[in-house]
Amino acid sequence: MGNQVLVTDELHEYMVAHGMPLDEIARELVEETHKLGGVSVMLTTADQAALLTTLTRLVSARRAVEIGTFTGFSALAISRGLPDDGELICLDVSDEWTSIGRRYWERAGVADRIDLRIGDAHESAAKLEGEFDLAFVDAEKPGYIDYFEQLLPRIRTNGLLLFDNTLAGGRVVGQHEQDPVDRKEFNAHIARDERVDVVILGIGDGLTLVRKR
Ligand SMILES: C[S@@+](CC[C@H](N)C(=O)[O-])C[C@H]1O[C@@H](n2cnc3c(N)ncnc32)[C@H](O)[C@@H]1O
Repeated sequence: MGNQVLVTDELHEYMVAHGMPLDEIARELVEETHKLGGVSVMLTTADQAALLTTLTRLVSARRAVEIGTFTGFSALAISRGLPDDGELICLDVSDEWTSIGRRYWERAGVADRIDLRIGDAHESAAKLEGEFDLAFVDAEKPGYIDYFEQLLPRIRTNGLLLFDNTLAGGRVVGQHEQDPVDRKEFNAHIARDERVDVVILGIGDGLTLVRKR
């Protein structure tokens, strides 16, 4: 087996610069989010954002759903991969954080593709109607199994579900003070599920790609 490259901050910057670098709007959104302080660690990474846009285009997604929007960075990336008449439904509990995102979605010309629904995402997901091509889940980690079970029937065959932070900083293996039980249970839950194909990418904090068979 080949070796996995260790992605340092410097290498991450190189990868983004030689892939899809952030434009001015995305960069300013990240900068404004950093001003919020410690919570800014919740931001999706720049290489993940580029991957989200590319995957949205690759599956020719027209309808997408995001669970966990925060200040709208990943939603900006997904919505940019959608066609003009595409739709991204964003579920989050925070009016305060998502209102930051709304301003940048307006500036990027994607606001009319985004339908933001404030409330507990477990309840909002249960009310989703119609079929989706792509889902991105990045909310509270103990909720991942319920989100997976709620979203899978709503995704079309060959559609894609994406789950962030599935490697929990690498703590899913070995002995650690803070055992990420939720991630271990989620990863085990989907690993041998015959309804899906699963690939875990070592990008950001771990991104799981799930293709519906
Ligand atoms: C890691 S952040 C999302 C980051 C975002 N994807 C980005 O790219 O910046 C997690 C978000 O999930 C939201 N959240 C947590 N629990 C939730 C729940 N039960 N229902 C809806 N949203 C929830 C939080 O308000 C927060 O905005």
